[in-house]
Amino acid sequence: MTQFQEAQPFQKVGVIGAGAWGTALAAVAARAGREVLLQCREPEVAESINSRHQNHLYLPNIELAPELKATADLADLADCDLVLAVPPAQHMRATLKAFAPYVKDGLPIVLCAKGVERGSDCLMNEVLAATLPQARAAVLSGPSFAAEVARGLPTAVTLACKDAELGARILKTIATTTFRPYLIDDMVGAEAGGALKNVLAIAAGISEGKGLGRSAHAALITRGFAEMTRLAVALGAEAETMGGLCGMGDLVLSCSSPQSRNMSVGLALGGGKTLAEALEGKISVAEGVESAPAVKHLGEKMGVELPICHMVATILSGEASVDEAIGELMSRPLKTER
Ligand SMILES: NC(=O)C1=CN([C@@H]2O[C@H](COP(=O)(O)OP(=O)(O)OC[C@H]3O[C@@H](n4cnc5c(N)ncnc54)[C@H](OP(=O)(O)O)[C@@H]3O)[C@@H](O)[C@H]2O)C=CC1
Ligand SMILES: O=C(CO)COP(=O)(O)O
Repeated sequence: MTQFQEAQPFQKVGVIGAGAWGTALAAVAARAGREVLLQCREPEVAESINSRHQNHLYLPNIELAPELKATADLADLADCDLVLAVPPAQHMRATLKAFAPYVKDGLPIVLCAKGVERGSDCLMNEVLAATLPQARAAVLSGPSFAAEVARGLPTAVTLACKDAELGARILKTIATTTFRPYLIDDMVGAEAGGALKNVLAIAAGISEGKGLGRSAHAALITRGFAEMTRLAVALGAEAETMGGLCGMGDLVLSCSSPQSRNMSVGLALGGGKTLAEALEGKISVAEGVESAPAVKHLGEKMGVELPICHMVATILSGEASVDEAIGELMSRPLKTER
């Protein structure tokens, strides 16, 4: 308890990536009273935030605090004492490399993307360790729709950090009366939960889109949770982490609302659309689409059975139709539940 009471918040917070989530987190930090600089790749987004206090592209119709400042130049974040990295997972490596010239020794970087890197099968903390070994890592994950968070609706998330003192300072920096982070030290668990729930949300959307019913929905969440836990534990996480906000919490949220971009891709696939049709015209990222093949590959490499994630990956790659993949999933050999 005293650990949190005595922790000093960081004052100058940089946020890299002005999609919906980066913008919402910048709004949270500003609401917590911090000086916040949000880096946008597109100058027009920075302009929109600075002059109209809106991110018209990714969070339209949500008023941002005038104190929240944006820049198109990564170099402007050089003197921040805490940085939140919020690009999509597949762009995390390039983004961190581009930021490298401005990173001082020991800079705390909070990884906020939810995904597994394709090609390397790396979680984001592995990407950070490879690109910015001089930084100190933390992971933010959990059930949190950007638009709700930006509007100030009550939200609770997981902040994972190996260094308890640093974790407490990050908590103090971003906590408000509507945004409540809980500290754990299991970064791998927090990351595995966030990455897998996106793939599983696509499965839940497929089930919903095909009208498979509430029983199938509950089975998907429960068996999906078993997959998430199996892979996370194999990667070195604690099983208990998966029962928290970054595991079960985010799985329930993302599998239960078409507000989830991942679930909405699944809904379209289940409704008979192709992947190209499901993604047509969307500027927002659905991380599960990119992470599914990496998760499948990771499971194969680690010898961990992930039948639902496998089903999603084969549907997305076109190796199986939705009906074929569901048929295959349901006709696997019978087994014990645990
Ligand atoms: N939205 C949400 O509710 C939540 C999202 N997250 C996670 O946050 C991460 C970011 O998602 P979100 O903010 O929603 O993204 P959005 O879908 O809102 O926006 C897409 C983002 O990707 C950026 N982008 C596109 N191409 C590149 C590139 N080559 N290099 C770097 N950035 C690029 C875009 O920048 P530009 O416009 O400049 O191209 C934009 O910032 C994801 O991992 C997501 O899972 C986590 C919790 C909640
Ligand atoms: O991560 C999220 C909620 O916690 C956002 O989910 P989607 O990316 O599926 O919209």
